[in-house]
Amino acid sequence: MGDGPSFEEVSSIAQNILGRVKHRPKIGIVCGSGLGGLADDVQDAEILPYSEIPTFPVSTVPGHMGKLVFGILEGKTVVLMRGRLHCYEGYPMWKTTIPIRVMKALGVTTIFLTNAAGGINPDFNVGDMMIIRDHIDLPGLTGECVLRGANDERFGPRFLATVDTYDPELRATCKKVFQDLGLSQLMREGTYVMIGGPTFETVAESRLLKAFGGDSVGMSTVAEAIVARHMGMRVFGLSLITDMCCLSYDTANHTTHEEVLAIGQKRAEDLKAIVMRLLKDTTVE
Ligand SMILES: O=P(O)(O)O[C@H]1O[C@H](CO)[C@@H](O)[C@H]1O
Ligand SMILES: Nc1nc2[nH]cnc2c(=O)[nH]1
Repeated sequence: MGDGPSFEEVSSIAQNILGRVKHRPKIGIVCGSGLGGLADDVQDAEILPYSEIPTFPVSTVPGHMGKLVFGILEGKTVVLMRGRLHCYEGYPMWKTTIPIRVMKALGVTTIFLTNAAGGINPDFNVGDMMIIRDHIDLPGLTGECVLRGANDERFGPRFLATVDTYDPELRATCKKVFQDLGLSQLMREGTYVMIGGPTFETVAESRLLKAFGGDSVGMSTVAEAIVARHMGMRVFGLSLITDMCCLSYDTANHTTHEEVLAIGQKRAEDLKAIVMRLLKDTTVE
């Protein structure tokens, strides 16, 4: 096989995990930069650091602890990735999504992807939350799609339709959650653009992404969503807007990761409330 991982490797990681935890989650949650606080509310938690799972890739970015957290949230059995993997850490794209393939092998059928993202849409404000309606896979469009390489049909099909990557029913449920919690003023919906990073965008790049139809931008999520859909999982995505992209040379501010983490911390409680209520209102088979 060319670009991996092999079905056997994924199965073997899942078997290792299943032998060590009692929980059998149907829902997986990926915590974005600075958004790991969700894991603090997990009841009856079982925690596995990535470094203690044979062949599992490890997180190296501040704000990503690198732990799988199994347990109960809002009455649902879940597994959280407290820390994700990014290409700019040096991983090939396929390797960043090994945990998603492992989640499926563990029995997960629905996945919530959260991220910290820059706002491209000028109507957005820092602290808004954007339900991901669609994405632009910039690496994929330029030949680095996460599904590049030999395809193993046991994972999914060679050619994958990606319209409706983000489950319409889960999006509708989440919109209602914002309303019910009185947080409608923070709710946005739009298109997330994945860039490779680790550089934040230049002014010219931000203008390009806007012209492409992007509403938010970050360095993750899209490959995870594609791989999850490749295996037939239901996907929901939510971006916390941590800063606004510079569309003018006159107002150029310098985004920092510290700023991203600080907004994550500031908005942690609202984000947690939304995800928890969404969990409560989501039915899984
Ligand atoms: O997408 P998450 O993991 O939330 O992290 C976002 O925040 C980091 C930049 O501050 C980048 O890794 C970007 O992708
Ligand atoms: N501008 C910008 N802000 C972010 N916040 C989190 N990720 C990003 C990104 O890729 N770009």
